[in-house]
Amino acid sequence: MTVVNKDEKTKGIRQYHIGMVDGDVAEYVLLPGDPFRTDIIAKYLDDAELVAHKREHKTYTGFYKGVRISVTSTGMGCPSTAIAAEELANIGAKVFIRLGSCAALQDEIDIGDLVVTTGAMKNEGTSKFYVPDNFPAIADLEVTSELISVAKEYCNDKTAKVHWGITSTDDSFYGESPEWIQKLIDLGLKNIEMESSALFTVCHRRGLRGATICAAAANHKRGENLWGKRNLPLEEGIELETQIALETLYRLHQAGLKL
Ligand SMILES: O=P(O)(O)O[C@H]1O[C@H](CO)[C@@H](O)[C@H]1O
Ligand SMILES: O=c1cc[nH]c(=O)[nH]1
Repeated sequence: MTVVNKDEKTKGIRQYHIGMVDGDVAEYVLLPGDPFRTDIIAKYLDDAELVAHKREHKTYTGFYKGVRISVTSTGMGCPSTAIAAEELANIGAKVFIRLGSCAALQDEIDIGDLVVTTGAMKNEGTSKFYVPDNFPAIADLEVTSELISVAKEYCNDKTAKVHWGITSTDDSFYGESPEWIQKLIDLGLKNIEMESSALFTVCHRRGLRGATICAAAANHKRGENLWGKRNLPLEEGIELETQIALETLYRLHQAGLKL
């Protein structure tokens, strides 16, 4: 028996997990983790249509300043993120920006600040199925540079600041020991989240572009979090990163980004 070529297997069919077909999504896709966040993001799109909602993957497609853009939730963690990126790519998506929340690891990052990931430490198991352990997980340079530049502009008159650097993509939210967190802090990492390294790895293997911007929900270095309470700075950070990501895609599109 021969191993099935997944590209051929998935061509022209409704994608198994995201529930969509060719034409349902744009070439540019925003990727929040939380399906409920797609509703917030869709409010920034013109003529946003709910295209599908299967499992944790909820998708709207609409327009920002005339550019067709989709938003699909990945769910939490690398396995479902890799599945979403693969299936979205199968039906024509080419550029992804993850819009996440994260825990900050350095003193200068306040709750509600934004962190753009330049590369991710692969503290997860999904990317092992794609690349060797010592293979880097790097964000797309052009999309990331534009993301930082738009974020600086948009944060100029806001309390929120923008930071950039290396992110730890961890496979556990509750399993991180204080020693583990301290090690990441000492290595100079900016933040922890749970999806970026798998996204960048899938993008690298498939010749796509992937980038990440996250709002800080907590600061582990300072021992600050708002768990159990309404996190208003985080909510504002999510709205701000949405506007930044949309403007980034618009500017890259206008500049003729190669897809
Ligand atoms: O807010 P999202 O995008 O889900 O991102 C972060 O939040 C979840 C953990 O609370 C993980 O998915 C982590 O990466
Ligand atoms: O967002 C995240 C992900 C992992 N660990 C955290 O503390 N926060």
